[in-house]
Amino acid sequence: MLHPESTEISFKLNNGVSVPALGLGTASPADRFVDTKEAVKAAIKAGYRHIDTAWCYGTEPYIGEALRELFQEGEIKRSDVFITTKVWPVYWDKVSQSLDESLERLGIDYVDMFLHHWPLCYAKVEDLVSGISDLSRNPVDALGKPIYDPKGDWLQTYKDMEKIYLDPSDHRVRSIGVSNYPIEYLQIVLDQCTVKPVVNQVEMHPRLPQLEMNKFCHDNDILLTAYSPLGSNGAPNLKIPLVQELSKKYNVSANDILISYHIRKGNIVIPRSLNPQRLANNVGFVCLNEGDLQALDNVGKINPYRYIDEDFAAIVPGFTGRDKVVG
Ligand SMILES: NC(=O)C1=CN([C@@H]2O[C@H](COP(=O)(O)OP(=O)(O)OC[C@H]3O[C@@H](n4cnc5c(N)ncnc54)[C@H](OP(=O)(O)O)[C@@H]3O)[C@@H](O)[C@H]2O)C=CC1
Ligand SMILES: O=C1O[C@H](CO)[C@@H](O)[C@@H]1O
Repeated sequence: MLHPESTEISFKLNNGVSVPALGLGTASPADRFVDTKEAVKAAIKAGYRHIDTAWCYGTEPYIGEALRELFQEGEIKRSDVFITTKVWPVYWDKVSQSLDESLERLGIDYVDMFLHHWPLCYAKVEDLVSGISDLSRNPVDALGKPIYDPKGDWLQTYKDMEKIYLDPSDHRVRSIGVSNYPIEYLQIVLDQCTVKPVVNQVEMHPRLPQLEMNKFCHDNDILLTAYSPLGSNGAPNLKIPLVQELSKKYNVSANDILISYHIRKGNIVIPRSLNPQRLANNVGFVCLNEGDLQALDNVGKINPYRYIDEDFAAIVPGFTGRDKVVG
């Protein structure tokens, strides 16, 4: 049976906006920022129509350059591409400024999706050398412990995003959502806010299948976006024995299995690659059967592993600190 490519599949967000199921991740290593521009151009030429970025990645200016050239070349127009950016916890009380800075760097006047990156509040600590907007991205004290803002209120950030979204004279965002929110925080948002997040962007892959989160979100008409689907740097999930086995069974690449796993469940997925050849080949969709989806879930049901578990995140329920295995 013929199937569409992953780039041809899209979902509807709970506010009616359409989102391409496959997006390009752009949390590039600092020494490869420049390559992000060419990766975005290659991805668009390979059919991607969704780019995921963030204020904190440092890649927005390079994505902006790529978009400008793509628009000038007539390859795409602004409305052809779905762009997500995020507000980082350093800017927990400066949401509008963060959005303006992102738009300026991206060279566009609206984003399709604006996410609250983490439900926590960092202090603002000057860093003129490697900071973003002269602020330390991950402020730490002399002992290396994260410095949170004692006045911080993570829910306020979401409420400020809501204000922007709900203001009829403000056209800077087409939808708002969250990232790294545990179920109990999503419930707080549902109970105390007006606008339901369109997505929760979380780490998700066979080693961290997020089954409870998946059910909660789908029951509440919130889509999940799977980040680090390949296991982040070096793509370790490609080596999972079951993924290898299924790639032989379906005669597709291991990458196609890991990406289709999410799309097949109705979730968005945002793998990163700076390699133009891989970008062009990373778009095969395979309609995994129910038994194989469950077998993939079982990999992490028994022994889950979280790759992105940085020290600062330990304050959020469900996270434990860098490189720890979750129970
Ligand atoms: N909301 C949040 O808190 C977070 C969001 N994210 C988002 O999710 C995106 C994806 O997650 P990320 O952690 O970057 O990692 P991924 O799981 O997407 O893995 C990226 C790695 O896989 C490699 N790779 C890609 N395709 C292949 C392939 N076909 N064969 C072999 N290796 C491959 C890449 O190398 P190469 O470039 O050489 O191809 C890179 O080393 C991020 O870029 C970011 O946009 C990520 C983390 C947290
Ligand atoms: O989006 C993100 O990317 C980094 C890790 O790549 C992480 O700190 C943040 O959530």
